[in-house]
Amino acid sequence: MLADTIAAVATPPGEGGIGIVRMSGNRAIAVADKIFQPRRGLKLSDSPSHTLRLGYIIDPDTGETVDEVLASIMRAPHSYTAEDVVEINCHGGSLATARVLQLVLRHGARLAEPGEFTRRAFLNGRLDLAQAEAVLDVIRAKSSRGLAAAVLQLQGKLSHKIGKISEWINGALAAIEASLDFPEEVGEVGTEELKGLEEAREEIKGLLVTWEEGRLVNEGLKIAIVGRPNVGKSSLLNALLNQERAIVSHIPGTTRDTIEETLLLGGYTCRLIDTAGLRETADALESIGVARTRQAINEADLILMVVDLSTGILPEDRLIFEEIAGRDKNVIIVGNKIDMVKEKIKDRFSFFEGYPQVNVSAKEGIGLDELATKVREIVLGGRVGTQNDDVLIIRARHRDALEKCLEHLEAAITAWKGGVPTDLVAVDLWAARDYLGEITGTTAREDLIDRIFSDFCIGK
Ligand SMILES: Nc1nc2c(c(=O)[nH]1)N(C=O)[C@@H](CNc1ccc(C(=O)N[C@@H](CCC(=O)O)C(=O)O)cc1)CN2
Ligand SMILES: Nc1nc2c(ncn2[C@@H]2O[C@H](COP(=O)(O)OP(=O)(O)OP(=O)(O)O)[C@@H](O)[C@H]2O)c(=O)[nH]1
Ligand SMILES: [Mg+2]
Repeated sequence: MLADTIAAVATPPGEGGIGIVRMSGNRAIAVADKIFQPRRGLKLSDSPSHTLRLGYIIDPDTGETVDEVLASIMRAPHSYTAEDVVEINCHGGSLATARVLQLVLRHGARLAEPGEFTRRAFLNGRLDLAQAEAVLDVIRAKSSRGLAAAVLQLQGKLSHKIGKISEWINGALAAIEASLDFPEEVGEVGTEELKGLEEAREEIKGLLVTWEEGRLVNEGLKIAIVGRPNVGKSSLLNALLNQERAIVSHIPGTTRDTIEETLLLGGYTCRLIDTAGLRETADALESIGVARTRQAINEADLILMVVDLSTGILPEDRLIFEEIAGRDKNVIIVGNKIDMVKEKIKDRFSFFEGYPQVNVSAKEGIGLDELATKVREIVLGGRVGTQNDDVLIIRARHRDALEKCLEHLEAAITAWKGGVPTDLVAVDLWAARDYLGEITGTTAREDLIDRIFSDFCIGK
Protein backbone atom coordinates (compact mmCIF):
# COMPACT_ATOMS: atom_id res chain seq x y z
CA MET A 1 0.00 0.00 0.00
CA LEU A 2 1.27 3.47 -0.84
CA ALA A 3 2.19 5.63 2.09
CA ASP A 4 -0.02 8.65 1.71
CA THR A 5 -3.75 9.10 1.53
CA ILE A 6 -5.15 10.90 -1.48
CA ALA A 7 -8.38 12.84 -1.86
CA ALA A 8 -10.28 14.57 -4.64
CA VAL A 9 -13.73 15.60 -5.75
CA ALA A 10 -14.87 12.77 -8.04
CA THR A 11 -17.87 14.50 -9.59
CA PRO A 12 -17.80 17.25 -12.22
CA PRO A 13 -17.88 20.87 -11.06
CA GLY A 14 -21.11 22.83 -11.08
CA GLU A 15 -24.58 22.26 -9.75
CA GLY A 16 -25.69 18.66 -9.44
CA GLY A 17 -27.69 16.26 -7.32
CA ILE A 18 -24.72 14.82 -5.47
CA GLY A 19 -21.06 15.74 -5.21
CA ILE A 20 -18.62 13.09 -4.09
CA VAL A 21 -15.35 13.56 -2.23
CA ARG A 22 -13.30 10.42 -2.42
CA MET A 23 -10.31 9.35 -0.33
CA SER A 24 -7.97 6.40 -0.71
CA GLY A 25 -5.11 5.22 1.47
CA ASN A 26 -4.40 3.85 4.90
CA ARG A 27 -5.46 7.02 6.70
CA ALA A 28 -8.70 7.48 4.77
CA ILE A 29 -10.90 6.02 7.49
CA ALA A 30 -9.13 7.84 10.33
CA VAL A 31 -9.43 11.16 8.46
CA ALA A 32 -13.10 10.53 7.84
CA ASP A 33 -13.67 9.78 11.52
CA LYS A 34 -12.30 13.22 12.44
CA ILE A 35 -14.87 15.10 10.38
CA PHE A 36 -17.83 12.75 9.96
CA GLN A 37 -20.38 12.35 12.70
CA PRO A 38 -22.96 9.61 12.10
CA ARG A 39 -26.53 10.59 12.95
CA ARG A 40 -26.84 7.35 14.86
CA GLY A 41 -25.02 4.06 15.17
CA LEU A 42 -21.37 3.25 14.61
CA LYS A 43 -18.70 5.66 13.58
CA LEU A 44 -17.17 4.97 10.20
CA SER A 45 -14.09 3.16 11.53
CA ASP A 46 -16.31 0.63 13.30
CA SER A 47 -18.64 0.16 10.33
CA PRO A 48 -18.35 -2.95 8.17
CA SER A 49 -16.91 -2.64 4.69
CA HIS A 50 -19.28 -1.67 1.88
CA THR A 51 -21.79 0.12 4.09
CA LEU A 52 -23.26 3.57 3.89
CA ARG A 53 -23.95 5.90 6.85
CA LEU A 54 -25.97 9.06 7.09
CA GLY A 55 -24.41 11.85 9.12
CA TYR A 56 -22.88 15.32 9.22
CA ILE A 57 -19.56 16.76 8.23
CA ILE A 58 -18.44 18.91 11.12
CA ASP A 59 -15.38 21.12 11.09
CA PRO A 60 -13.54 19.96 14.25
CA ASP A 61 -11.86 23.35 14.65
CA THR A 62 -15.01 25.47 14.66
CA GLY A 63 -17.76 22.95 15.40
CA GLU A 64 -19.56 24.20 12.31
CA THR A 65 -21.76 21.74 10.41
CA VAL A 66 -20.68 21.87 6.79
CA ASP A 67 -23.16 19.50 5.13
CA GLU A 68 -25.46 16.55 5.66
CA VAL A 69 -23.89 13.61 3.85
CA LEU A 70 -23.85 9.90 3.18
CA ALA A 71 -20.44 8.35 3.79
CA SER A 72 -19.44 4.97 2.42
CA ILE A 73 -16.53 2.81 3.42
CA MET A 74 -14.73 0.15 1.42
CA ARG A 75 -11.86 -1.57 3.15
CA ALA A 76 -8.65 -2.74 1.53
CA PRO A 77 -8.20 -4.75 -0.56
CA HIS A 78 -11.84 -4.81 -1.63
CA SER A 79 -12.15 -1.35 -3.13
CA TYR A 80 -11.60 0.47 -6.40
CA THR A 81 -7.96 1.21 -5.51
CA ALA A 82 -7.48 -1.94 -3.39
CA GLU A 83 -6.78 0.47 -0.50
CA ASP A 84 -9.10 1.76 2.20
CA VAL A 85 -11.57 4.03 0.45
CA VAL A 86 -14.08 6.46 1.94
CA GLU A 87 -16.54 8.35 -0.21
CA ILE A 88 -18.42 11.31 1.16
CA ASN A 89 -21.59 12.02 -0.78
CA CYS A 90 -22.38 15.70 -0.31
CA HIS A 91 -25.21 17.73 -1.66
CA GLY A 92 -24.27 18.71 -5.20
CA GLY A 93 -22.89 22.14 -5.88
CA SER A 94 -19.31 23.20 -5.75
CA LEU A 95 -19.21 24.82 -2.34
CA ALA A 96 -20.15 21.86 -0.14
CA THR A 97 -17.78 19.48 -1.93
CA ALA A 98 -15.00 22.07 -1.91
CA ARG A 99 -15.40 22.62 1.85
CA VAL A 100 -15.38 18.89 2.56
CA LEU A 101 -12.31 18.42 0.37
CA GLN A 102 -10.60 21.24 2.22
CA LEU A 103 -11.35 19.55 5.53
CA VAL A 104 -9.98 16.16 4.53
CA LEU A 105 -6.85 17.83 3.15
CA ARG A 106 -6.40 19.69 6.41
CA HIS A 107 -6.79 16.49 8.43
CA GLY A 108 -4.28 14.22 6.79
CA ALA A 109 -5.07 13.58 3.13
CA ARG A 110 -3.34 15.20 0.16
CA LEU A 111 -4.84 16.22 -3.16
CA ALA A 112 -4.78 13.41 -5.73
CA GLU A 113 -3.07 13.85 -9.05
CA PRO A 114 -5.01 13.25 -12.29
CA GLY A 115 -5.80 9.55 -12.61
CA GLU A 116 -4.16 8.71 -9.31
CA PHE A 117 -7.02 6.57 -7.95
CA THR A 118 -6.93 4.41 -11.06
CA ARG A 119 -3.13 4.46 -11.03
CA ARG A 120 -3.26 3.01 -7.52
CA ALA A 121 -5.67 0.33 -8.69
CA PHE A 122 -3.00 -0.48 -11.30
CA LEU A 123 -0.01 -0.29 -8.93
CA ASN A 124 -1.85 -2.45 -6.40
CA GLY A 125 -2.51 -5.04 -9.07
CA ARG A 126 -6.30 -4.77 -9.21
CA LEU A 127 -6.24 -3.58 -12.83
CA ASP A 128 -3.58 -4.06 -15.47
CA LEU A 129 -2.58 -1.17 -17.72
CA ALA A 130 -5.01 -2.04 -20.53
CA GLN A 131 -7.86 -2.18 -18.02
CA ALA A 132 -6.83 1.12 -16.46
CA GLU A 133 -6.80 2.74 -19.90
CA ALA A 134 -10.24 1.28 -20.49
CA VAL A 135 -11.55 3.25 -17.51
CA LEU A 136 -10.78 6.44 -19.43
CA ASP A 137 -12.16 4.99 -22.65
CA VAL A 138 -15.44 4.23 -20.87
CA ILE A 139 -15.64 7.82 -19.62
CA ARG A 140 -14.81 9.24 -23.05
CA ALA A 141 -16.86 6.80 -25.16
CA LYS A 142 -18.74 8.67 -27.87
CA SER A 143 -20.92 5.88 -29.18
CA SER A 144 -22.64 2.78 -27.86
CA ARG A 145 -20.20 0.61 -29.79
CA GLY A 146 -17.27 2.47 -28.27
CA LEU A 147 -18.70 2.04 -24.79
CA ALA A 148 -19.20 -1.69 -25.33
CA ALA A 149 -15.60 -2.11 -26.50
CA ALA A 150 -14.20 -0.14 -23.56
CA VAL A 151 -16.27 -2.07 -21.00
CA LEU A 152 -15.04 -5.37 -22.45
CA GLN A 153 -11.49 -4.13 -22.11
CA LEU A 154 -12.17 -3.00 -18.54
CA GLN A 155 -13.40 -6.50 -17.77
CA GLY A 156 -10.06 -7.84 -18.96
CA LYS A 157 -11.05 -9.43 -22.28
CA LEU A 158 -8.14 -7.87 -24.17
CA SER A 159 -5.72 -8.65 -21.34
CA HIS A 160 -6.89 -12.26 -21.41
CA LYS A 161 -6.07 -12.54 -25.10
CA ILE A 162 -2.68 -10.93 -24.56
CA GLY A 163 -2.09 -13.42 -21.75
CA LYS A 164 -2.86 -16.33 -24.04
CA ILE A 165 -0.45 -15.05 -26.70
CA SER A 166 2.24 -14.57 -24.04
CA GLU A 167 1.79 -18.16 -22.92
CA TRP A 168 2.53 -19.47 -26.38
CA ILE A 169 5.66 -17.34 -26.57
CA ASN A 170 6.71 -18.36 -23.06
CA GLY A 171 6.20 -22.00 -23.93
CA ALA A 172 8.60 -21.69 -26.84
CA LEU A 173 11.10 -19.76 -24.74
CA ALA A 174 10.98 -22.35 -21.98
CA ALA A 175 11.66 -25.12 -24.48
CA ILE A 176 14.57 -23.21 -25.97
CA GLU A 177 16.06 -22.45 -22.59
CA ALA A 178 15.77 -26.09 -21.52
CA SER A 179 17.46 -27.24 -24.71
CA LEU A 180 20.31 -24.79 -24.09
CA ASP A 181 20.75 -25.88 -20.49
CA PHE A 182 20.56 -29.62 -21.12
CA PRO A 183 21.19 -30.06 -24.83
CA GLU A 184 21.71 -33.83 -24.60
CA GLU A 185 18.43 -34.48 -22.74
CA VAL A 186 15.97 -32.34 -24.66
CA GLY A 187 16.98 -33.05 -28.24
CA GLU A 188 15.14 -31.16 -31.01
CA VAL A 189 13.11 -28.19 -29.82
CA GLY A 190 9.64 -29.28 -30.76
CA THR A 191 7.26 -28.63 -33.59
CA GLU A 192 4.68 -28.28 -30.84
CA GLU A 193 6.23 -24.98 -29.73
CA LEU A 194 6.51 -23.76 -33.29
CA LYS A 195 2.81 -24.44 -33.76
CA GLY A 196 2.10 -22.41 -30.63
CA LEU A 197 4.00 -19.49 -32.08
CA GLU A 198 2.01 -19.74 -35.29
CA GLU A 199 -1.20 -19.68 -33.28
CA ALA A 200 0.07 -16.64 -31.42
CA ARG A 201 0.80 -14.97 -34.74
CA GLU A 202 -2.73 -15.60 -36.01
CA GLU A 203 -4.22 -14.32 -32.78
CA ILE A 204 -2.25 -11.07 -33.10
CA LYS A 205 -3.28 -10.66 -36.72
CA GLY A 206 -6.88 -11.20 -35.66
CA LEU A 207 -6.56 -8.41 -33.11
CA LEU A 208 -4.84 -6.07 -35.54
CA VAL A 209 -7.66 -6.23 -38.08
CA THR A 210 -10.04 -4.87 -35.45
CA TRP A 211 -8.03 -1.65 -35.19
CA GLU A 212 -9.64 -0.08 -38.22
CA GLU A 213 -13.03 -0.35 -36.60
CA GLY A 214 -11.63 0.35 -33.15
CA ARG A 215 -10.14 3.61 -34.32
CA LEU A 216 -13.45 4.64 -35.84
CA VAL A 217 -15.26 3.69 -32.69
CA ASN A 218 -12.84 5.60 -30.51
CA GLU A 219 -12.05 8.66 -32.59
CA GLY A 220 -15.07 8.77 -34.82
CA LEU A 221 -15.16 8.77 -38.60
CA LYS A 222 -13.93 12.06 -40.02
CA ILE A 223 -16.14 13.30 -42.82
CA ALA A 224 -15.06 16.43 -44.68
CA ILE A 225 -17.65 18.35 -46.69
CA VAL A 226 -15.82 20.01 -49.57
CA GLY A 227 -16.63 21.80 -52.80
CA ARG A 228 -16.37 25.16 -54.48
CA PRO A 229 -17.95 28.19 -52.81
CA ASN A 230 -21.73 28.46 -52.62
CA VAL A 231 -22.65 24.89 -53.58
CA GLY A 232 -24.34 24.43 -50.19
CA LYS A 233 -21.74 22.74 -47.97
CA SER A 234 -22.77 24.60 -44.84
CA SER A 235 -26.43 24.03 -45.69
CA LEU A 236 -25.67 20.31 -45.90
CA LEU A 237 -23.92 20.33 -42.50
CA ASN A 238 -26.92 22.08 -40.97
CA ALA A 239 -29.37 19.70 -42.63
CA LEU A 240 -27.51 16.60 -41.43
CA LEU A 241 -27.26 18.00 -37.90
CA ASN A 242 -30.82 19.23 -38.06
CA GLN A 243 -29.60 22.45 -36.53
CA GLU A 244 -28.64 25.91 -37.82
CA ARG A 245 -25.01 25.43 -36.90
CA ALA A 246 -23.07 27.13 -39.70
CA ILE A 247 -23.76 30.47 -41.32
CA VAL A 248 -25.34 30.06 -44.74
CA SER A 249 -25.53 32.85 -47.28
CA HIS A 250 -25.71 33.41 -51.02
CA ILE A 251 -22.32 35.12 -50.85
CA PRO A 252 -19.53 32.80 -52.05
CA GLY A 253 -16.82 32.50 -49.43
CA THR A 254 -19.15 32.64 -46.43
CA THR A 255 -17.41 29.89 -44.48
CA ARG A 256 -13.90 30.97 -43.55
CA ASP A 257 -12.87 28.42 -40.94
CA THR A 258 -13.54 24.70 -40.68
CA ILE A 259 -16.47 23.82 -38.43
CA GLU A 260 -16.64 20.45 -36.73
CA GLU A 261 -19.65 18.77 -35.16
CA THR A 262 -20.36 15.20 -34.16
CA LEU A 263 -23.22 13.11 -35.40
CA LEU A 264 -24.19 9.54 -34.52
CA LEU A 265 -24.71 7.26 -37.49
CA GLY A 266 -25.65 3.63 -36.91
CA GLY A 267 -23.92 3.45 -33.52
CA TYR A 268 -20.76 5.15 -34.85
CA THR A 269 -19.64 8.65 -34.07
CA CYS A 270 -19.02 10.77 -37.13
CA ARG A 271 -17.12 14.02 -37.03
CA LEU A 272 -18.60 16.20 -39.73
CA ILE A 273 -16.33 18.97 -40.92
CA ASP A 274 -17.72 21.85 -42.95
CA THR A 275 -14.96 23.60 -44.87
CA ALA A 276 -14.30 26.86 -46.65
CA GLY A 277 -15.10 26.62 -50.35
CA LEU A 278 -12.01 25.72 -52.36
CA ARG A 279 -10.98 28.39 -54.84
CA GLU A 280 -8.07 30.59 -55.82
CA THR A 281 -8.35 33.68 -53.71
CA ALA A 282 -6.41 36.86 -53.08
CA ASP A 283 -8.15 37.38 -49.75
CA ALA A 284 -5.66 36.63 -46.98
CA LEU A 285 -8.26 35.36 -44.52
CA GLU A 286 -10.00 33.21 -47.07
CA SER A 287 -6.75 31.64 -48.18
CA ILE A 288 -6.04 30.55 -44.60
CA GLY A 289 -9.47 28.90 -44.67
CA VAL A 290 -8.62 27.19 -47.95
CA ALA A 291 -5.41 25.83 -46.40
CA ARG A 292 -7.49 24.42 -43.55
CA THR A 293 -9.81 22.82 -46.06
CA ARG A 294 -6.84 21.02 -47.59
CA GLN A 295 -5.80 19.84 -44.15
CA ALA A 296 -9.33 18.57 -43.49
CA ILE A 297 -9.19 16.67 -46.80
CA ASN A 298 -5.91 15.08 -45.75
CA GLU A 299 -7.27 13.92 -42.43
CA ALA A 300 -10.69 12.80 -43.63
CA ASP A 301 -11.79 9.17 -43.82
CA LEU A 302 -14.61 10.13 -46.12
CA ILE A 303 -15.12 13.15 -48.35
CA LEU A 304 -18.51 14.47 -49.32
CA MET A 305 -17.82 16.41 -52.49
CA VAL A 306 -20.72 18.79 -52.97
CA VAL A 307 -21.67 20.01 -56.44
CA ASP A 308 -24.51 22.30 -57.47
CA LEU A 309 -27.01 20.54 -59.71
CA SER A 310 -28.55 23.85 -60.73
CA THR A 311 -25.30 25.12 -62.29
CA GLY A 312 -23.87 21.80 -63.39
CA ILE A 313 -20.19 20.94 -63.24
CA LEU A 314 -17.89 23.94 -63.59
CA PRO A 315 -14.14 23.91 -64.22
CA GLU A 316 -13.61 24.69 -60.53
CA ASP A 317 -15.45 21.50 -59.62
CA ARG A 318 -13.18 19.53 -61.91
CA LEU A 319 -10.07 20.98 -60.28
CA ILE A 320 -11.32 20.08 -56.84
CA PHE A 321 -12.29 16.62 -57.93
CA GLU A 322 -8.85 16.05 -59.41
CA GLU A 323 -7.36 17.11 -56.10
CA ILE A 324 -9.45 14.56 -54.23
CA ALA A 325 -9.57 11.66 -56.65
CA GLY A 326 -6.51 9.50 -56.91
CA ARG A 327 -6.02 9.61 -53.18
CA ASP A 328 -6.83 6.62 -51.15
CA LYS A 329 -10.02 8.15 -49.76
CA ASN A 330 -13.66 7.34 -49.79
CA VAL A 331 -15.61 9.92 -51.75
CA ILE A 332 -19.33 10.46 -52.18
CA ILE A 333 -20.47 12.99 -54.78
CA VAL A 334 -23.37 14.97 -53.36
CA GLY A 335 -25.47 16.69 -56.01
CA ASN A 336 -27.13 19.50 -54.07
CA LYS A 337 -30.04 21.86 -54.83
CA ILE A 338 -32.07 19.19 -56.56
CA ASP A 339 -35.14 21.29 -55.70
CA MET A 340 -33.99 23.88 -58.25
CA VAL A 341 -33.75 21.45 -61.10
CA LYS A 342 -37.01 21.58 -63.01
CA GLU A 343 -36.44 19.23 -65.92
CA LYS A 344 -35.68 15.59 -65.23
CA ILE A 345 -31.93 15.52 -64.84
CA LYS A 346 -29.70 12.62 -65.34
CA ASP A 347 -29.14 10.68 -62.13
CA ARG A 348 -25.40 10.95 -62.30
CA PHE A 349 -22.69 13.10 -63.74
CA SER A 350 -20.67 10.92 -66.06
CA PHE A 351 -17.69 13.03 -65.06
CA PHE A 352 -17.64 11.27 -61.69
CA GLU A 353 -17.87 7.79 -63.17
CA GLY A 354 -17.05 5.15 -60.63
CA TYR A 355 -17.91 7.27 -57.60
CA PRO A 356 -21.17 6.95 -55.70
CA GLN A 357 -23.44 9.95 -56.12
CA VAL A 358 -26.43 10.96 -54.04
CA ASN A 359 -28.62 13.88 -55.03
CA VAL A 360 -30.10 15.98 -52.26
CA SER A 361 -31.62 19.27 -51.36
CA ALA A 362 -30.01 20.57 -48.21
CA LYS A 363 -32.60 23.32 -48.20
CA GLU A 364 -35.68 21.11 -48.52
CA GLY A 365 -34.27 18.09 -46.71
CA ILE A 366 -34.56 15.79 -49.73
CA GLY A 367 -32.30 12.73 -50.07
CA LEU A 368 -30.64 13.06 -46.67
CA ASP A 369 -31.69 9.58 -45.52
CA GLU A 370 -30.24 8.13 -48.67
CA LEU A 371 -27.01 10.00 -48.04
CA ALA A 372 -26.87 8.74 -44.45
CA THR A 373 -27.39 5.18 -45.69
CA LYS A 374 -24.56 5.57 -48.18
CA VAL A 375 -22.27 6.96 -45.49
CA ARG A 376 -23.12 4.06 -43.22
CA GLU A 377 -22.44 1.58 -46.02
CA ILE A 378 -19.00 3.10 -46.49
CA VAL A 379 -18.28 3.22 -42.76
CA LEU A 380 -19.03 -0.47 -42.45
CA GLY A 381 -17.97 -1.39 -45.97
CA GLY A 382 -15.38 -4.11 -46.36
CA ARG A 383 -14.95 -4.42 -42.63
CA VAL A 384 -15.43 -7.66 -40.83
CA GLY A 385 -18.71 -7.05 -39.07
CA THR A 386 -17.78 -7.35 -35.42
CA GLN A 387 -20.25 -8.01 -32.66
CA ASN A 388 -20.62 -5.95 -29.54
CA ASP A 389 -18.96 -8.73 -27.55
CA ASP A 390 -15.83 -8.93 -29.72
CA VAL A 391 -12.63 -7.41 -28.44
CA LEU A 392 -11.59 -4.34 -30.41
CA ILE A 393 -8.23 -2.61 -30.40
CA ILE A 394 -9.25 0.97 -29.63
CA ARG A 395 -5.91 2.58 -28.79
CA ALA A 396 -3.10 3.34 -31.23
CA ARG A 397 -0.67 2.44 -28.47
CA HIS A 398 -1.97 -1.14 -28.43
CA ARG A 399 -1.93 -1.38 -32.20
CA ASP A 400 1.69 -0.19 -32.30
CA ALA A 401 2.80 -2.67 -29.64
CA LEU A 402 1.00 -5.53 -31.40
CA GLU A 403 2.62 -4.64 -34.72
CA LYS A 404 6.07 -4.62 -33.15
CA CYS A 405 5.32 -7.88 -31.42
CA LEU A 406 4.18 -9.41 -34.69
CA GLU A 407 7.38 -8.34 -36.48
CA HIS A 408 9.55 -10.09 -33.92
CA LEU A 409 7.30 -13.10 -33.79
CA GLU A 410 7.42 -13.51 -37.55
CA ALA A 411 11.18 -13.11 -37.53
CA ALA A 412 11.40 -15.80 -34.85
CA ILE A 413 9.17 -18.19 -36.78
CA THR A 414 11.13 -17.72 -40.01
CA ALA A 415 14.44 -18.16 -38.20
CA TRP A 416 13.21 -21.26 -36.40
CA LYS A 417 12.01 -22.82 -39.63
CA GLY A 418 15.29 -21.85 -41.33
CA GLY A 419 17.28 -23.75 -38.75
CA VAL A 420 18.82 -20.65 -37.15
CA PRO A 421 20.27 -21.54 -33.73
CA THR A 422 17.50 -21.35 -31.14
CA ASP A 423 19.39 -18.99 -28.85
CA LEU A 424 19.10 -16.40 -31.64
CA VAL A 425 15.42 -17.16 -32.07
CA ALA A 426 15.00 -16.45 -28.38
CA VAL A 427 16.17 -12.87 -28.84
CA ASP A 428 13.17 -12.13 -31.07
CA LEU A 429 10.83 -13.97 -28.75
CA TRP A 430 11.96 -11.91 -25.77
CA ALA A 431 11.33 -8.74 -27.75
CA ALA A 432 7.89 -9.98 -28.81
CA ARG A 433 7.04 -10.76 -25.19
CA ASP A 434 8.20 -7.33 -24.03
CA TYR A 435 5.92 -5.60 -26.52
CA LEU A 436 2.95 -7.55 -25.19
CA GLY A 437 3.97 -6.49 -21.69
CA GLU A 438 3.75 -2.87 -22.75
CA ILE A 439 0.05 -3.37 -23.34
CA THR A 440 -0.75 -4.91 -19.99
CA GLY A 441 1.90 -2.88 -18.17
CA THR A 442 4.30 -5.58 -17.02
CA THR A 443 7.12 -4.10 -19.09
CA ALA A 444 5.79 -0.56 -19.51
CA ARG A 445 8.23 2.18 -18.53
CA GLU A 446 7.45 4.76 -15.87
CA ASP A 447 7.24 7.65 -18.36
CA LEU A 448 4.69 5.76 -20.45
CA ILE A 449 2.61 5.07 -17.36
CA ASP A 450 2.88 8.74 -16.35
CA ARG A 451 1.70 9.78 -19.79
CA ILE A 452 -1.29 7.43 -19.71
CA PHE A 453 -2.56 8.56 -16.32
CA SER A 454 -1.91 12.25 -16.89
CA ASP A 455 -4.69 12.06 -19.49
CA PHE A 456 -7.21 11.28 -16.76
CA CYS A 457 -9.13 13.83 -14.76
CA ILE A 458 -8.55 14.53 -11.07
CA GLY A 459 -10.75 12.25 -8.99
CA LYS A 460 -10.60 9.25 -11.34
N1 LIG B 1 -19.48 5.68 -5.90
C1 LIG B 1 -18.70 5.13 -6.82
N2 LIG B 1 -19.23 4.76 -7.99
C2 LIG B 1 -18.43 4.21 -8.94
C3 LIG B 1 -17.07 3.99 -8.73
C4 LIG B 1 -16.54 4.36 -7.46
O1 LIG B 1 -15.34 4.21 -7.18
N3 LIG B 1 -17.39 4.93 -6.54
N4 LIG B 1 -16.30 3.43 -9.73
C5 LIG B 1 -14.98 3.73 -9.97
O2 LIG B 1 -14.58 4.83 -10.08
C6 LIG B 1 -16.94 2.65 -10.78
C7 LIG B 1 -17.21 1.28 -10.25
N5 LIG B 1 -16.02 0.52 -10.21
C8 LIG B 1 -15.57 -0.17 -9.10
C9 LIG B 1 -14.79 -1.28 -9.31
C10 LIG B 1 -14.39 -2.05 -8.24
C11 LIG B 1 -14.75 -1.69 -6.96
C12 LIG B 1 -14.39 -2.56 -5.81
O3 LIG B 1 -14.69 -2.24 -4.67
N6 LIG B 1 -13.79 -3.72 -6.07
C13 LIG B 1 -13.50 -4.76 -5.10
C14 LIG B 1 -14.61 -5.76 -4.98
C15 LIG B 1 -15.73 -5.29 -4.18
C16 LIG B 1 -16.77 -6.37 -4.04
O4 LIG B 1 -17.02 -7.11 -5.01
O5 LIG B 1 -17.32 -6.48 -2.96
C17 LIG B 1 -12.33 -5.57 -5.55
O6 LIG B 1 -12.11 -5.68 -6.76
O7 LIG B 1 -11.67 -6.12 -4.69
C18 LIG B 1 -15.51 -0.54 -6.75
C19 LIG B 1 -15.92 0.22 -7.83
C20 LIG B 1 -18.17 3.35 -11.22
N7 LIG B 1 -18.99 3.83 -10.11
N1 LIG C 1 -32.44 26.02 -53.65
C1 LIG C 1 -31.49 25.59 -52.86
N2 LIG C 1 -30.59 26.44 -52.37
C2 LIG C 1 -29.63 25.98 -51.57
C3 LIG C 1 -29.56 24.61 -51.23
N3 LIG C 1 -28.49 24.46 -50.42
C4 LIG C 1 -27.92 25.65 -50.26
N4 LIG C 1 -28.61 26.59 -50.96
C5 LIG C 1 -28.32 28.02 -51.04
O1 LIG C 1 -27.04 28.17 -51.59
C6 LIG C 1 -26.37 29.32 -51.01
C7 LIG C 1 -25.03 28.89 -50.46
O2 LIG C 1 -25.22 28.00 -49.39
P1 LIG C 1 -24.08 27.69 -48.34
O3 LIG C 1 -24.54 26.54 -47.55
O4 LIG C 1 -23.69 28.91 -47.61
O5 LIG C 1 -22.92 27.28 -49.33
P2 LIG C 1 -21.40 26.88 -49.00
O6 LIG C 1 -21.01 25.82 -49.94
O7 LIG C 1 -21.25 26.61 -47.57
O8 LIG C 1 -20.63 28.20 -49.39
P3 LIG C 1 -19.23 28.76 -48.87
O9 LIG C 1 -19.22 28.67 -47.38
O10 LIG C 1 -19.22 30.16 -49.34
O11 LIG C 1 -18.17 27.95 -49.51
C8 LIG C 1 -27.31 29.83 -49.95
O12 LIG C 1 -28.02 30.93 -50.47
C9 LIG C 1 -28.25 28.67 -49.67
O13 LIG C 1 -29.51 29.06 -49.23
C10 LIG C 1 -30.54 23.74 -51.76
O14 LIG C 1 -30.57 22.51 -51.50
N5 LIG C 1 -31.46 24.27 -52.57
MG1 LIG D 1 -20.19 27.45 -46.11
